[in-house]
Amino acid sequence: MIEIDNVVAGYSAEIDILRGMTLQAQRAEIVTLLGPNGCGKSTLLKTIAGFLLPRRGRIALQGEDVSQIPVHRKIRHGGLGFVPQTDNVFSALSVRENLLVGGHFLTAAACTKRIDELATLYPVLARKMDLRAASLSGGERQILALARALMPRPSILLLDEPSAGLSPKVLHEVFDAIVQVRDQEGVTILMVEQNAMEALRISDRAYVLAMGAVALTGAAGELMRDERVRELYLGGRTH
Ligand SMILES: Nc1ncnc2c1ncn2[C@@H]1O[C@H](COP(=O)(O)OP(=O)(O)OP(=O)(O)O)[C@@H](O)[C@H]1O
Repeated sequence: MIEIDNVVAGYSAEIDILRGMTLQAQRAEIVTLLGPNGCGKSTLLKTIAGFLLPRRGRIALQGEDVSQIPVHRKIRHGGLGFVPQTDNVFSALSVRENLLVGGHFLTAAACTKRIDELATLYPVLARKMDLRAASLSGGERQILALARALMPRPSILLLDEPSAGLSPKVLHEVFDAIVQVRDQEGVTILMVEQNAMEALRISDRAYVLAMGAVALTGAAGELMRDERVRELYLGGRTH
């Protein structure tokens, strides 16, 4: 569970990028963040992860206030997984080695067991376990990045544009993999997406951000039908 309450954050002392952000995501829920370029979606993920610490407000994960806890401690002890938009796998390492990096603070036996579980969840990785990540397709790399973040069994996963650069067919494979994480592992997923309509199809709820705060929120199905959302963020009245 993620609770963000009135968070203010920015990269320099003079400028606030997040200007009083309030939102929640429950267990086993996919929540998507939409909004125009520069409205603060990635900054919010970086602030929740702890790359950036909030100036004001509260961030709680699983009911615990972690507002001032930096990223490495949240990943190691706080049940947090984060998949950045770019550079999210090590190309020179094999699929298995990438997964081992994700589980570097687990015991060797726990790593082996978890790799077996993830190979069952994502057969595409099982088939390529000993190939270098450089040889994977864009979608396979995204699924590897997801699996690597899942190695320590996080209860919360932050995904920054998981469909970036993918064709529509591959996008569906990656989104199916995200739905599996929610349904089979009960993970709370907060994701930023440009592919608004496709993201809403797999989401439970969404927030539309504008200028560092929430402009609109609702169930994903409701937002897909909302004329204001369709015209502003979903490319008009298309379906
Ligand atoms: N490392 C940084 N240092 C300074 N300013 C930054 C940094 N990263 C982002 N910003 C600024 O913060 C604002 C919000 O950027 P952010 O990346 O959070 O937006 P976004 O909603 O994710 O946009 P997009 O959809 O284009 O990825 C922008 O004005 C951006 O220029």
